[in-house]
Amino acid sequence: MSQTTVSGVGGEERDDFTRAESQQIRERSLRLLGSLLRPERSRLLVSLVVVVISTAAQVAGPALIAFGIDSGLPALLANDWMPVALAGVAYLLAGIVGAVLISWFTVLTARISQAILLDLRKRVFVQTQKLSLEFHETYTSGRIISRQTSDLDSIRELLDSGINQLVQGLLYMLFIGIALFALDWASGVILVVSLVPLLILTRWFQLRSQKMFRLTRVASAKLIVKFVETMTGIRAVQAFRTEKSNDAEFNGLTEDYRSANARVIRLFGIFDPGLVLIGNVTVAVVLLVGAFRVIDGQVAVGVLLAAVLYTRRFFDPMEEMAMFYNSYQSAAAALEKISGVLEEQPSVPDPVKPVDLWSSTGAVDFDDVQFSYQNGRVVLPNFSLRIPSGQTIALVGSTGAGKSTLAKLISRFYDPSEGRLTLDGIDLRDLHPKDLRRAIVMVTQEAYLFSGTVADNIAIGKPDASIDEIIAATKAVGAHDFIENLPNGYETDVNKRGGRVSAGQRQLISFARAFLADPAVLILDEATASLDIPSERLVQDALQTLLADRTAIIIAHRLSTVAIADRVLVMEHGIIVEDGSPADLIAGTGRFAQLHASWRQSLV
Ligand SMILES: Nc1ncnc2c1ncn2[C@@H]1O[C@H](COP(=O)(O)OP(=O)(O)OP(=O)(O)O)[C@@H](O)[C@H]1O
Repeated sequence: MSQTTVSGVGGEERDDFTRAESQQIRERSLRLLGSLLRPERSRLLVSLVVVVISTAAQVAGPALIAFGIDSGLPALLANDWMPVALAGVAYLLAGIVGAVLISWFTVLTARISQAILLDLRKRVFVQTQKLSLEFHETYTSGRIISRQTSDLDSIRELLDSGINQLVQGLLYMLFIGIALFALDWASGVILVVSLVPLLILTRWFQLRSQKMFRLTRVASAKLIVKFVETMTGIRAVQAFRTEKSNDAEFNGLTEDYRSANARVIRLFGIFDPGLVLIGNVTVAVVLLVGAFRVIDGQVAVGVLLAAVLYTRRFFDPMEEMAMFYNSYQSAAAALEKISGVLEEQPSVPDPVKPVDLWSSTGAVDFDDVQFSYQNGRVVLPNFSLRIPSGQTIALVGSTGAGKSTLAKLISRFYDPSEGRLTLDGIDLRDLHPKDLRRAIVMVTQEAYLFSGTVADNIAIGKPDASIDEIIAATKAVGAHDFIENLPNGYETDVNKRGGRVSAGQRQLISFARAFLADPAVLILDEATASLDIPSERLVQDALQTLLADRTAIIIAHRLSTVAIADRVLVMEHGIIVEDGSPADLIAGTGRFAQLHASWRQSLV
């Protein structure tokens, strides 16, 4: 994700695009639109034919009335009712055909828009789930939620009504123009002249509204982001009593949103009456000029009536078409942003030719690994480490030393900037993702539980596990007893009242999940931090079971956990400064010995 280009989500926060950059974004949106429309080609074609016929049928009305008046009435006076009957039946038929086809058109376009939206919604979900941790660490949840909700809504609005109205409106105006010229060219000329103020007004509206709709979109996006951020961090908000300042900030944002909307409304306050005025003046001119020509015998009365009706109707779709511009603007902006997210490439890509590793021994090697995050600051300058299979490593070191970074590299949430990181001699970048996930599991302090039952949550480690296997896993990590005491035991819904579990219990559930997954390499990142001392004792025993027969890397601030390690690594500034067995390091005079001594003292 680069900030200097507009590729991916890079340009999302900018509004100073060069011509080439705007072009690049537009092309990307159009490519996406093309790929969404392609599967709907045949339905689109049918709906176009349907709307053309239905509009023609609707536009036929006034011409038939003119025929009825000018040819039917004189014939009727001469006792020939045929022409009037013909005009009447044709008018009725045109009305029925128009109505039936328009309803078919509505159903057809609704189906097309639903299919497109479904496709897009799925693509956004699949993509955001696929994108690497690096993307999610910088692209806030507020923004990702906006892509799935308000942006898709803008596109839905455009597809559901905007495009229909535009196509129908344009065809309607075109057919009316043709009919008017065919019936009475002079009225046609008047209509064409009226297009001049109409186009000036519309262009003025477009230019002004473009700016203002953009303001409303920016204001509404800021509102959503602020809301989501506050709610995601509600614990910190309440703990630090930041409600007041949040309220003030939110009020400011809602005020921005209100005033942006008010400006849009004011704009419509000029545009709408302007349209009506131009329409009325044109109708009046057509009527006036036509009346004189009727008196002169140049035009029949029926034709004049039809010309007035046509002119009146010509302006009907204008207001909706102006609204189209609004929906088009926000949908285009939404499509630009969505196409940016869809263009992002995972920074940890799946291998092109994956290497299979059916069963891993769990030997992990760092060969001259260098690593820096996106900001470019080097976290691991030059890191080499050999972890033989089956070894239990305790990783200690001051905060910010790079321990979690190491864990994220082994789990392949990130790839090294330089050097190689291998499992059983295979570069992690070449390993089949399935084999990688089976072989390496990381348990973090967060211990996230998904909605569902306790059993479901544990089974994530092994989706086809039987309940006996699940129970065996919970017994191994000491979680069975508390789960049995939950209202519905293993079937308790963790998100329902009564099913809420404590942080420590959540941790035990995630241990059971990892035990069930049975990986060759297990990483525990601060995983025992939220356990109380008795629980931790329990877990210490469980850990022995959990860690047996596999490689384990434990990141722990609590030195009690270190006792079960075969080897302790002390890390500072991305470098290993001490490496040895716990006993050797404690006996020495180094950093770990000091840490251990002060820890022992704190226990007394
Ligand atoms: N996503 C990130 N983007 C940029 N820098 C990061 C990111 N995550 C961590 N860092 C930086 O990398 C360095 C190492 O962080 P890391 O989380 O690996 O430390 P740690 O040893 O696990 O610390 P702690 O014990 O506090 O968890 C820190 O300087 C931190 O600021």
